[in-house]
Amino acid sequence: MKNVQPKGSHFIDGAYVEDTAGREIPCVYAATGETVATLHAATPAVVEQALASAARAQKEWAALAPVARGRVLSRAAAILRERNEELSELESIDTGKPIQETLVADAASGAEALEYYGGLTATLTGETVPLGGDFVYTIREPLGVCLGIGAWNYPTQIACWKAAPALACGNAMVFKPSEVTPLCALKLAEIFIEAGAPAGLFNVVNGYGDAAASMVSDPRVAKVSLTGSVPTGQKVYAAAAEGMRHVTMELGGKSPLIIFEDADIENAVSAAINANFYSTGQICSNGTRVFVHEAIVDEFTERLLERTRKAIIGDPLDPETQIGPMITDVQRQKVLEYIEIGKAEGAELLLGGHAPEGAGYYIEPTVFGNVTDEMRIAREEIFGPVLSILTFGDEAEVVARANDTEFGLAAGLFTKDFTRAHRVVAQLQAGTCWINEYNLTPVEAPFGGVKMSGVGRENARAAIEHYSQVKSVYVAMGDVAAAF
Ligand SMILES: NC(=O)C1=CN([C@@H]2O[C@H](COP(=O)(O)OP(=O)(O)OC[C@H]3O[C@@H](n4cnc5c(N)ncnc54)[C@H](O)[C@@H]3O)[C@@H](O)[C@H]2O)C=CC1
Repeated sequence: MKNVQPKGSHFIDGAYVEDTAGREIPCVYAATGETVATLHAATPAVVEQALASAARAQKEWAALAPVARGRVLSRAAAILRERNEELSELESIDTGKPIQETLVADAASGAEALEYYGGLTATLTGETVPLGGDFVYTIREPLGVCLGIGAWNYPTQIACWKAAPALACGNAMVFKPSEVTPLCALKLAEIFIEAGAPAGLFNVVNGYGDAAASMVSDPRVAKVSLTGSVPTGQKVYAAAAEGMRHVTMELGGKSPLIIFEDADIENAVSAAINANFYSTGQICSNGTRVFVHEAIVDEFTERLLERTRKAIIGDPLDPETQIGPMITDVQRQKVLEYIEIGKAEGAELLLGGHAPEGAGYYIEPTVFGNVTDEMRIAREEIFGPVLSILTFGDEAEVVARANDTEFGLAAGLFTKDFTRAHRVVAQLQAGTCWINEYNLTPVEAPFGGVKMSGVGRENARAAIEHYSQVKSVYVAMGDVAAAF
C-alpha cells in the first residue's frame, strides 16, 4: 500500500497542523484491515486555531468581488479534475469503495459542485422592491463561519457539496470529516489553497463526535450542515438551536422503489441494483424497499438474482471490482445482524447473506423476498447491501405503504404510464424522486429529505438559501410622517 499518511492530522490556516496530544484516529483500509495512516483527534487548541482563522478569513473572502470568489471555486474544480485519478485512489483507500466507482462519483462530483457554484457566485444579487416612491432593496449576505460535519460514505463529495455553496455565498467553512474517513477532505483543503483561496477559508479538523460537538455550540459558528444518521442529526440540530444557528440536516432513509406491472424489467432491475449495491449499499438515498407488482415479481426477482450473482466482489483498487468491503467491521456486524433479524422475521433469503472468508470487511450482496411492511429489515436503515422485495397489488395501496415510514429522503418508480408516474410522485413523501431511474444526484437538482430525513437542501440554487441571509433596506424618498 502506498504511503497515505498525511503531513498532519488537520489542515488549518493554509497548512497542515499536528497535535499528538489528541486521541489516535487509525485509518484502516477496509479491504485488508490494515492501518494505513494514524491521525490525532483535534484538541481544544486545534479547534480554537481553526475557528479563529476561519473567522478572520471569512471577512477577507466576503470583501472580494463575487466574480473573484467564483474564479477560485472554478480553479479548485479544475485541479480536482486534473488529479481525479490520484484522488479516486485515495478515496478508495479511505472508504473501500471500488475504484470504478470513485473515478466517476467522488472528486468528479465534487468538481461539478465547484463548477456550478463557481459560475453562480457572480449572479447572487438582491432585488429592488418598488413601493410607489419609497422602495426596498435586498442584499444577500453570507452567514459567517459554517461548520460542515461529514459521514463516511462520500468523504470528498460531502466536503465539496457543503464547501462549494458555502464559499460561493462568502462564508468560510470548518469541515469535520467522519473519524473513519479522515483523509480525503485534507486534499480538498490543499487544493483550495492552490486555487487561490485565503488561508483559513476552508479548514479541516479531524476528530470524533465530541470535536464536532464543541464547534456546534461555539458562538463563532453561524451554521451547521451535517450529513449523518438521524440520532446524530437530532443531537446536532438541538445543540445548534441553542444559539439560533442555521442548519442543514442530510440524514438517513429507508426509501421505496416501486416497480409497476408495465415497467421495463431490465431497467427496473438495473435501478434496483444501483439502489442497493452501489458503494456496497452505503448510500443514504438507497431504495431498499423494492415494491414489485405481484404480476411481475417472479420475472423481476429471477433477473435480479441472475444479474446480482455475477457481481464481482474484490480488491477496491482492481478496476474489475464492482463490490468492495463495508467501511468497518462494526458496520459489517450491524448488517449481518440485520440479515439474521430478516431470517428470524420470516423473510426469504434469496441470495447472499454471508461474510466471505478472508481479510477485509466484505459482505455478499443480499436479497430478501417475501418481506412484509412490519419487519425490521423493512423499517430500519441498514446501510449495507441488503435489498428487500415486497409485493403489491394496486397503486393506492403501494403509495400508502411507501409513505408509511418515519423517513422521507428519496423514492423511485418504474412505469411506462406517465400519467401514473406524475400522479404517484405527487403523493410520495420524499425530498427527491426518480421516474424510471434511481440515485442520480446531479448538482443542478436540489437534494435533501423530508420528515426525519432532514431539513434544508444541498445542491442547485436551493442551497444558496441555506448559506446566506437576506437584508432588507427600506429607502424613504419623502418626509417622515409622525402622529405628533
Ligand atoms: N442524506 C444524506 O445526504 C446522507 C446521509 N447519510 C447518513 O449518514 C449515516 C451514516 O454515516 P455515519 O458517519 O455513520 O453517521 P454518524 O451520524 O454516526 O456520524 C456523522 C458525523 O457526525 C459526527 N458526530 C457524531 N456525534 C456527534 C455530535 N454529538 N455532535 C456533532 N457531530 C457528531 C461524526 O463524527 C461524523 O462526522 C446514515 O444514517 C446515512 O443515511 C450518509 C450519506 C448521505
